[in-house]
Amino acid sequence: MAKTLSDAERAELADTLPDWALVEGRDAIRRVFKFADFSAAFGFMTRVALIAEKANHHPDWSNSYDTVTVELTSHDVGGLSSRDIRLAKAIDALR
Ligand SMILES: C[C@H](O)[C@H](O)[C@H]1CNC2=NC(N)=NC(=O)C2=N1
Repeated sequence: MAKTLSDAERAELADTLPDWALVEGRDAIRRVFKFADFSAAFGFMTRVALIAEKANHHPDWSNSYDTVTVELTSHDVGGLSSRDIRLAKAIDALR
């Protein structure tokens, strides 16, 4: 099983994932994605879903019309792990 991130790995987050922020009150990272319309937002979600399913690591997310809010954490370890970093990078590569 993966482990939660070390202090050193956490310190690197601002550099490796500059568009993601730590979520208050929860060991997770969040990025808000804005699109032209619902169709573009939902297209993005389908692409993320395919990546997530392949990795067997799934986002906690919501959609409101043209906006997709993605939160990543590793439920099985109760916090951030290297799997969240990997998925965040893969999601960033879609934009
Ligand atoms: C059984 C299956 O491996 C698990 O439930 C997976 C699925 N997707 C998951 N996604 C996330 N974000 N955290 C998990 O712990 C997790 N566990």
